[in-house]
Amino acid sequence: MDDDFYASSTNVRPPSSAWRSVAWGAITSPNVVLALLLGPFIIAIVTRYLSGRSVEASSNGKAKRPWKLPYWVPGVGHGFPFLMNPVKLMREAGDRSPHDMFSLNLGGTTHNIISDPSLVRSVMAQRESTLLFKPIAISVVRKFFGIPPESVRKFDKVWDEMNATTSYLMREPHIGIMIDRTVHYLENHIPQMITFTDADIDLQPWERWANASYISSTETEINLMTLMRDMMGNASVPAMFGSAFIEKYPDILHDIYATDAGMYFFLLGLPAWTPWPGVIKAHIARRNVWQALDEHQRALDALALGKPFDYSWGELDDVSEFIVKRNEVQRRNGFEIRERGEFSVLWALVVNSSLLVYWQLLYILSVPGLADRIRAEIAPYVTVTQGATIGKISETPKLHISHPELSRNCPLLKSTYFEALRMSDQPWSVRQVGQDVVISGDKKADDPATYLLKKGEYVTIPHDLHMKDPKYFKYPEEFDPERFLVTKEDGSVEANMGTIRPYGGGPSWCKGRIIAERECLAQVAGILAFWDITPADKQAGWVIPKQKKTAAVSLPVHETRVRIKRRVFDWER
Ligand code: HEM
Repeated sequence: MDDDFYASSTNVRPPSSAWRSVAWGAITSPNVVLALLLGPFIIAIVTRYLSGRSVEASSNGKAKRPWKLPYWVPGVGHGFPFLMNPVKLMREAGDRSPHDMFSLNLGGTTHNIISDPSLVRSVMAQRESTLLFKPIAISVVRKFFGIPPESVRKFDKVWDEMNATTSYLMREPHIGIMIDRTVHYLENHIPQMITFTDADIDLQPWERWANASYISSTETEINLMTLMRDMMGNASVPAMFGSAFIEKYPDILHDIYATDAGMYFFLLGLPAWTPWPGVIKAHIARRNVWQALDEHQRALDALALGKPFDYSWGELDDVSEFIVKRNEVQRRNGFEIRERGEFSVLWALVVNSSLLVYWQLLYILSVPGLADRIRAEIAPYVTVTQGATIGKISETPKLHISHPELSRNCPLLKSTYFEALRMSDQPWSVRQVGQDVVISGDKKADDPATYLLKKGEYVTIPHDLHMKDPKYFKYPEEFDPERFLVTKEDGSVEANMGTIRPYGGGPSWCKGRIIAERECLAQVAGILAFWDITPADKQAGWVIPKQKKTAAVSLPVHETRVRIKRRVFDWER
């Protein structure tokens, strides 16, 4: 047989079994095996070398480029360690970098991570057109809340007008009306928080969700986190969306929590059928919230247009001006029902304050004697009075809370609020760089920080890195109730937030921060005034759970089981 070594490959095709043996021969050739084995190492080493090369100077020669944390895998960059434990990665990189500033490569995009307070101030002072928030917010609204992709253009068009409605959350008379309503619900619900009954049917909905167990006619065992969350949601949601909304959709709070728990699934675009625990639950919960909000919007549209709507909505006269105004803007701009962005508002209202009250209360209870010190401080502003008595039957005692005074005259309570935020809040502000910009830190420092950020990159400010930094906060992992107390020149004491940024910053700074502070102080003060709470497991005592990261205030990794009794009031002694 002729040697066909020089024959053209187009003319000569070995039979398939021959192809297989040729391919197998090629794969098992020592050179290919070596290349397959060494290739990834060589790529990783070259990537590590290139990604760790020294910084380049900017055009003006002064501003440096942020230090790049080297990585090994091209394309993915720091993606895996970031997903596994972002805080660990960022803390370690921060320790190695000058001015607590460095850049990460996350799936091919550059994220400049900043935690130095003076650099953060410089970032927050930039104009919205330089460091953009809008593309990020619209992407979150689309992916997380599930606004139809084709509605993005409408959102883009009315962005400023919709944003302007958030002034209702900051300005009188609207904010005052909303806070008064929230506190009014708290005054009504707190005395009825526990029913002390063993008949499941008679329990309050929040007791059922919180797995209440009857101990005696004066004592109940219950899950503190779920109880606190629901107490807050049952006050704040009707204050903003009207009482009929939560009455018609009594599970709405838990649908919001379940949607929130699936935030990363939605941001990653995982469909409902993804075989991963929690994905389908999050999708069902999100659909339930949408259905409720769609019905609410339909009723508000009908109300505004003088058309009839389902009687079960009542008069809708206790819906806040904020929600009514947003409904008007969206109707005027031709938003279909399914396109309205109210999920974002409902979510922002519910998820953070409702967890914060749990952490604040837990931390207070865990410090011996602190609850009683706070009770003494709030006594003039939170009062419990005897209900009417007819024969042997007495009404539940009445709770009154003066919320402005809690904020103004109760520095210890307020300091514990700031400290609970410092300990449990992990908010990140993310911006896209719209045009090249130089940011500068403390100009008086020996080595002033001046950095160039380039168009198309991202800026991420993990505010928790600063809030837990031992350079700024002594023993940062310890709850210190007095950490934020400062003595003023006239000798009086006030609680001052200092450099922490629990509500983010810049143009997208949390618009609900005044409401949040007032409602959290009111709930914690009201509960301390009315109830005695002890750990269910007396031997273990108070256990502070580890935290699970969310968008801002963390979730505890486990519940806190407690025993609750009503306090003994003056007229009963
Ligand atoms: C302890 C409670 C709260 C915390 C820790 C908190 C935290 C935050 C954070 C970190 C942001 C993002 C800021 C940024 O991008 O830099 C934010 C935005 C926002 N929050 Fe809050 N929040 C709380 C309570 C509330 C409440 C009760 C409301 C009431 C509706 C609310 C409404 C908003 C709104 C509307 C925004 C978006 C602001 C904008 O994009 O212009 N928040 N919040």
